[in-house]
Amino acid sequence: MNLIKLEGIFFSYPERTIFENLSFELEAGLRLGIMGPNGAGKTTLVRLIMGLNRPSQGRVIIFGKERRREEDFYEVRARIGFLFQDPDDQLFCPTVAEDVAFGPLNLGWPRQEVEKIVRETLRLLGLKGFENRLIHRLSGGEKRLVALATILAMKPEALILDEPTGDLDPLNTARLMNVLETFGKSQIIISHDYHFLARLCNRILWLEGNAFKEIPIETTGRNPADTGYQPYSLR
Ligand SMILES: Nc1ncnc2c1ncn2[C@@H]1O[C@H](COP(=O)(O)OP(=O)(O)OP(=O)(O)O)[C@@H](O)[C@H]1O
Repeated sequence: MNLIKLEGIFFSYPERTIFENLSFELEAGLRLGIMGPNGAGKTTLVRLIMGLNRPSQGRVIIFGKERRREEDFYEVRARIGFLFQDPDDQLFCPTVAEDVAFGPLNLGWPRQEVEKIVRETLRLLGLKGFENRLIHRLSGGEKRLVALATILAMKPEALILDEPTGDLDPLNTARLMNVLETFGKSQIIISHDYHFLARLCNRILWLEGNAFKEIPIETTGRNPADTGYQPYSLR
């Protein structure tokens, strides 16, 4: 079953056409990696899925229903956790605990239960004791982990992560890998880190020039993306 399906998408920013007749699918339960050169449209693609950009033509079908209007995306945003490329777009409360609790409280969950979820989610991400830390004083990597905590705390059915390893040190990258493996549900992960994706994903796609190509997943340590992407060479 397809959790997400984009059919014949056309999308342009005022200065630039990004997609012309692009199609994309995510099967339920799959961890899908997306790579590609800067500016290829990876973030634009996931913003189309979340209803943050709208195509000029084509169909966006999520959880089996076509989504067109703003209201159609409320359900999508409630069920799919979306990690923005820039954590500052995600965090808006003064403290870590307030930010992580915001989503669950907004869903109407009891305060006591939410406090427990906040504690557990922070612990899972190696942020034990961060509850009262001020967001604006956090390092880049800490902010990214807190942004991820705000999403996981809402127990989403699927995850879309836009460059989740940016700013993370090797220990936190490994911890993130563990968390995403344990999460076990459908995920789209945009990253420039081939090895991170190869260890985590069932499939990796390369987006370039308005088209997807499948990248082989190598566990030998070789990075097929090193063979150049002009266009990306496949065996
Ligand atoms: N709001 C916007 N208005 C105009 N142009 C935009 C806007 N957002 C993105 N773009 C342009 O659209 C193109 C695709 O951007 P996008 O962020 O989707 O690429 P990406 O593949 O995610 O890149 P990166 O790997 O650098 O994050 C880029 O050339 C970018 O400059």
